[in-house]
Amino acid sequence: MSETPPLLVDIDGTLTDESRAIDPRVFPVLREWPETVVIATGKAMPFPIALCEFLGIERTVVAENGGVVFVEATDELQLRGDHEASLAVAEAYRELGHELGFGAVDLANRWRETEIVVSLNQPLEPLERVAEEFGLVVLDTGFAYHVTDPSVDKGTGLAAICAELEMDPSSFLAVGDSENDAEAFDVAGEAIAVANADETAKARADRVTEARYADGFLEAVAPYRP
Ligand SMILES: O=C(O)COP(=O)(O)O
Ligand SMILES: [Mg+2]
Repeated sequence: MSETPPLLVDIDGTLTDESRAIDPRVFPVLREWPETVVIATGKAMPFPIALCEFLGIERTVVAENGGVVFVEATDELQLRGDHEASLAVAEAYRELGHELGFGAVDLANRWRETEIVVSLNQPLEPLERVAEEFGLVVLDTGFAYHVTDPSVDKGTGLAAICAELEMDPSSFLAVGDSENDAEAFDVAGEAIAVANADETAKARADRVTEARYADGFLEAVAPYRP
């Protein structure tokens, strides 16, 4: 067994199956990991916080692609990104006759503080055009289009957490599936893309697993488990 590194792990497409359902086989792995676990996701903060809470692990979280960082150990919450600009993009996109695509209640955006997301079944080209007008970019995570601030990402989120915890980002193992994991892959010491990852994530990873989704995560962490 290799020495266990601190772990940064993505949620959708990495801890889940393709339906976004978390695979319960990952729960004991995360609970028993002997080093720091950072849950780093494009989802809004309540989702990774709840995952840590229900798992009974420390809430050390990057949410909204780095727009939100929470470190329970130091009771530190950091918000970055340009929420006003992303809300203006949403308004301009609606004025073009499009919808965000998550219905009236919109649980995908309801708790966001730094970016917005649009459903993959909505047109991408007008969204990218409007986002550019406001100095933002659109990330396709395979689960949603994220209209986000290009100066903020999971890599800056990991760096912020490491500054709080006096850790070195290059000590981390990072596991993910999408272009929104790429910057975390760049700063982590070892980056592993699961087999279902997009081409950007695969190109920025040190290696790609044989297995897909949560099976790929379990394969990635197997060398570090007793
Ligand atoms: O919510 C998304 O679109 C992607 O989330 P993830 O970063 O956990 O894969
Ligand atoms: Mg993902």
